[in-house]
Amino acid sequence: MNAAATSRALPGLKLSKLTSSKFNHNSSVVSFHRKAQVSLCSHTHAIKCEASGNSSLAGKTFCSVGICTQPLSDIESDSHVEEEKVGVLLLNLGGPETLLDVQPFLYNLFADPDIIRLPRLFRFLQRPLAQIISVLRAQKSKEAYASIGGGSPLRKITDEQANALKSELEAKQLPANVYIAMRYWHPFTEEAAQQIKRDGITRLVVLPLYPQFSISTTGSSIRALENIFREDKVLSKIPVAIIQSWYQRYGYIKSMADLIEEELQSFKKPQEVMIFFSAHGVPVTYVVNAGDPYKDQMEECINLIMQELKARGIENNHRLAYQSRVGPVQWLKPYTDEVLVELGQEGVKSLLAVPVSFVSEHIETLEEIDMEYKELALKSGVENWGRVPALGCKSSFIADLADAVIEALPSATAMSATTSSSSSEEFNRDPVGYALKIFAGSFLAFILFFSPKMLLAFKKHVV
Ligand SMILES: C=CC1=C(C)c2cc3[nH]c(cc4nc(cc5[nH]c(cc1n2)c(C)c5CCC(=O)O)C(CCC(=O)O)=C4C)c(C)c3C=C
Ligand SMILES: [Fe+2]
Repeated sequence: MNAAATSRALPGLKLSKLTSSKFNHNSSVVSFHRKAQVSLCSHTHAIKCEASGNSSLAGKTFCSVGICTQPLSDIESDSHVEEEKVGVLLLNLGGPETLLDVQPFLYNLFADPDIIRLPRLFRFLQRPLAQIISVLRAQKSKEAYASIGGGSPLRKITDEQANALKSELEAKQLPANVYIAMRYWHPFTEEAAQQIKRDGITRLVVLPLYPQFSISTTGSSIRALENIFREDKVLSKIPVAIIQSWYQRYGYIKSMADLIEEELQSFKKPQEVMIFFSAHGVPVTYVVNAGDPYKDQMEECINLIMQELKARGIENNHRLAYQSRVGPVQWLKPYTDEVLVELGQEGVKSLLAVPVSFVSEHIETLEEIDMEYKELALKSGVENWGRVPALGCKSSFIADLADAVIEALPSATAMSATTSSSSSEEFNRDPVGYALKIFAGSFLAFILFFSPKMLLAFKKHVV
């Protein structure tokens, strides 16, 4: 994976483990504030973790989970043994639970500066713009949510994954509370943070439910979390480890390969099926200008899955394309809809769609892939269509997530205040310059955003 790009995307956070381009059992983990050095004790299950100069870690003992931060001989004579309360925070996108939630959910999404990345000059327009775009898009989105039962299944599935992970961690001798922080709908990040505080969690592992890192998903959730933790006296002291991406973990790759292998068997001639990976897209500027490692990680992830299938004697052809583009900008190519038409025209008769950027069923698997893309593929000449289910609570997958949490735990360190320049600080420094910027920004924005082409682009799925 592109470790350099990952650290660029998240300035202020240090990588404590880098990942190689081959299979490995590691995830990409960052810890807040200071890098922790982790080494295995000779004692079974015991991990010695030394944080360079970090008093919040030194001398802590985690007997309940078999994790120690100092030699066992020292622990016995330590009179200040604190009981550790481990928390795991799952990060996810969230989705509207009813059709009435759709427009406010879309508002939250488009109001996120990691989703619509406006130049600094235009930032003050983020919320009014989010209001307009969410109202324009709501009708189209409501129709899609109505077609899958009137709401997103994300909360229910994420709850099930959280329960399964808790049980798996317990089975692996790590009792932990598992929390959910959704970025754009309930339970919001703030709600989860307050619960973590009330429960007196003393060490936290943050696990995004996105295998690959993108500024627009994991990056956005981490930024929101950092803002909340930094401002809070209690939360800012909790040692936290963040798993940034885990697409390269063997447990995940193997679970995906299992699902594909199983689904291929539903075709009459499995060896003739095109394996068609469809990933959620991001605008090209994220990758090219902002250093988002998402595209590199996605390509590497697909290569690892195909290597695993090859090792099992499955040598089918495969393609990767990107779906779900929104708005008037270039998104990562090739586009799923265009590739499906091309494949049909090239004479591909059997196709297995594999959603690869997300681990639950959601609107884009249940509506976009299962309905829109299936219809398009069949119209374009594909005769046999199949789709791999999302990983959900597949036991090998949950077991691997539990291992990722256990491996990340020792590298947790406390968050520190980072410097960020807000618009009120900018106003205080130079009020006249700030007012001029706002005026010029409003004028340009008016011309740019209210053109008919722009408005239409947000109404439709496809530009
Ligand atoms: C890895 C996954 C995702 C990336 C990357 C991503 C980027 C991204 N998304 C939008 C806009 C929308 N996304 C919407 C729904 C949605 N997005 C993801 C995942 C990723 N998004 C999921 C899992 C879901 C579904 C949630 C659910 O309710 O099931 C929507 C709303 C639906 C719609 O109207 O199409 C929008 C809008 C952008 C702009 C973006 C990158 C900049
Ligand atoms: Fe999305």
